[in-house]
Amino acid sequence: MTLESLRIQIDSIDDQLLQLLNQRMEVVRQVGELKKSTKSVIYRPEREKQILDRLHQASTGLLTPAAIDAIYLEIFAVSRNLEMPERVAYLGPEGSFTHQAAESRFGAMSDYIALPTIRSVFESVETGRCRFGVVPIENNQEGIVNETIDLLLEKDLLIAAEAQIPVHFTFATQTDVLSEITHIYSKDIAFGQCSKFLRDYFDGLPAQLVPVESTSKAAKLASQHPKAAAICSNIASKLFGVPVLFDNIEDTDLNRTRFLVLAKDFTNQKSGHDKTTIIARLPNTNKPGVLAQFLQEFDARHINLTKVESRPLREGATFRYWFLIEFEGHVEDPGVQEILKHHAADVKWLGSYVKSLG
Ligand SMILES: O=C(O)C(=O)C[C@]1(C(=O)O)C=C[C@@H](O)C=C1
Repeated sequence: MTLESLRIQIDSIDDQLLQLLNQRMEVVRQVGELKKSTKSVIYRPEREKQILDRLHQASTGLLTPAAIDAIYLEIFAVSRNLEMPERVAYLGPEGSFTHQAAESRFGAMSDYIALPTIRSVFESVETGRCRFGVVPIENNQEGIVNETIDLLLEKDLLIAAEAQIPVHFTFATQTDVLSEITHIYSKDIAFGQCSKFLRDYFDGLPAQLVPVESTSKAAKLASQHPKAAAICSNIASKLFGVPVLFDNIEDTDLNRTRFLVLAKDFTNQKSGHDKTTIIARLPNTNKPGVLAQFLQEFDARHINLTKVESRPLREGATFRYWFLIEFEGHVEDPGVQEILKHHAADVKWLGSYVKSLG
């Protein structure tokens, strides 16, 4: 076998793939027309998951499930854009971890806009300027993002999907001589999360740690100075064209952030692996047992609670709270229906969506 003859085989397979992809797009175009006439939503995460699960099972070759997911993420993104381009806002700047999370859901081919604050992402979806908004909700080392939780109460948006991504930091620089590096830029919190790497590689070297407002800004600065480096996300180093010298330099590989995809009107069909988020403003939470009794209703129906977060109601000089509650299951499940009906006046449903496995 020569390289030339192998490449001839690859070219012929690519021709077939392209033909099949074009055939798929023709069917997708028809789905788009059908959806337009019935005013149905384009993005169906539960259908995408069903397709991926089926392909994981069906695959007998060298492709791993992660490889299949990566390829199909872009196929879905192109398909959705063909049906109807839908703009996705995310908490910027470009190259942020939220950008990475947005791409993990919508692929590289979607129409994105980076916005400066979590509130501006909520507002862009609320006003219809963007169809979806991606914001962080919690990090497993740093805890909850209060601003996101409070805006879920304040605004009338729903959760269409969630994404969980591991927070990996890369060390990006144009030089590969560590002793030549004069400045290392990053967010202060990232220095803390990569302290072991910095100790092991830079103890006794002249490099100065310079905190800046975002890891994307750090990558930008490293792209402008040949003797500077950045601790940033992989996507930021790519975006600013700074070579990655070391990958995964964080102290713990257990660092993960969870993001929400927000939409104005959205319902997912049941996938069998769903999670539901609600807001509960229970009356008399200062009376003993009110919250416990409410949570007991979930236990009685074997519904597994995954999060109970309390936030101040900010009503007068009192200490009263509302709760963000998450549990396994879908709003159409009979047990969930019973609880929602029973507490119709106190509970707001925010969404049932496919549970992210990270
Ligand atoms: O099945 C649909 O509802 C489609 O719109 C098609 C398709 C696909 O490419 O398979 C595209 C977008 C949806 O998010 C899910 C699936």
